[in-house]
Amino acid sequence: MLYPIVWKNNSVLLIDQTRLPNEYAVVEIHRSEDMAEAIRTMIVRGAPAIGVAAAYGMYLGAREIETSDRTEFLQQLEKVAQLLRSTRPTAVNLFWAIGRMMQTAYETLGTIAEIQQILLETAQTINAEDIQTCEAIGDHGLAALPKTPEKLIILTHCNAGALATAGYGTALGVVRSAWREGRLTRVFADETRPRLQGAKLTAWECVQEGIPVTVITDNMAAHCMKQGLIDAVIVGADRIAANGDTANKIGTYSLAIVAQKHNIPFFVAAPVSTIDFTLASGSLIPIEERHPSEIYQIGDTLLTPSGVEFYNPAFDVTPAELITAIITENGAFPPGDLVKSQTNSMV
Ligand SMILES: CSC[C@@H](O)[C@@H](O)C(=O)COP(=O)(O)O
Repeated sequence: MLYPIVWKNNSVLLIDQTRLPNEYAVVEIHRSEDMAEAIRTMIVRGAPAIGVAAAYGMYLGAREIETSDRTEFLQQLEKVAQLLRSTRPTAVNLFWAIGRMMQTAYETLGTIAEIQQILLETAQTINAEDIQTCEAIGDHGLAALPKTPEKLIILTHCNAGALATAGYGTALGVVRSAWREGRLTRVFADETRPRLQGAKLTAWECVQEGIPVTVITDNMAAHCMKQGLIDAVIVGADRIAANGDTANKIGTYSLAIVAQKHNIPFFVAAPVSTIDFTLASGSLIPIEERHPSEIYQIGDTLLTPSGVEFYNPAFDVTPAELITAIITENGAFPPGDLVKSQTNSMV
């Protein structure tokens, strides 16, 4: 199994996702500032993965604090939390993991060294739990898939795979489980402009696992659906509002509209930690805007003339009514009934 985030020899090892698929490189992170930069520059990316990375970032920051005074320690740890929170705004798992680490620090009584040790253990727990969560999502997703045809062709967008989590993946976790159980013919991977997570990362993961994969450009999805090539769409999520509206990689919304037009089920696979029950609807989800160079440049090649303006939102919001079900570690739920996802009551 592929593990993109590993705690080893007192540092965090990250697979550098900016270099795949051409180069498999591992980056060693020792300091919280470097973890914040790795999240910002997308060396590590994908909602659950940046949550786990931020949890380790909190520990790295905690061990840098040199004081024996508890109040001073907590104040400095809050600054580490602020730095990590400032890296990416949309994926709520980042804020969830940092919140859990801060709460652990506040609730742990004892010496600073003891708090630091508990923080390391909490980050390791968040890491291990995420893998188990993804495996459960895979199993519940398998149960939620259409029963016919017997073998499915699944379209996915961006990368919601092992690389985007601590291991196994969410949307691609369902694909993995379907492949294991003989319910999958192949995956269609949208290339996912502008950063190409589908073409680079999802395709790479599928090749590693021996899962047949066809890469298409984003504007081919409607045509493929019309031709009857796609049986189901499964995507991940960065933040799901209480009403089921779902923020995910830019391009997801148009995919959902086209899937509905062709009567193709559209699933979102995500851990419960991606659901933000504090937001009533998707219009309240903050959408990250990234640098225009992601649009006008590929490598050293400039794609557009000078004098052009750009708009580069990294995510869009798919309205709940376009989503067939949201698959979590606790089961698959209609998007209008997410409150049940907090317990094990499966629909
Ligand atoms: C399991 S990952 C779910 C989402 O985080 C994923 O679909 C996505 O949109 C990732 O965006 P990215 O900008 O690559 O971090």
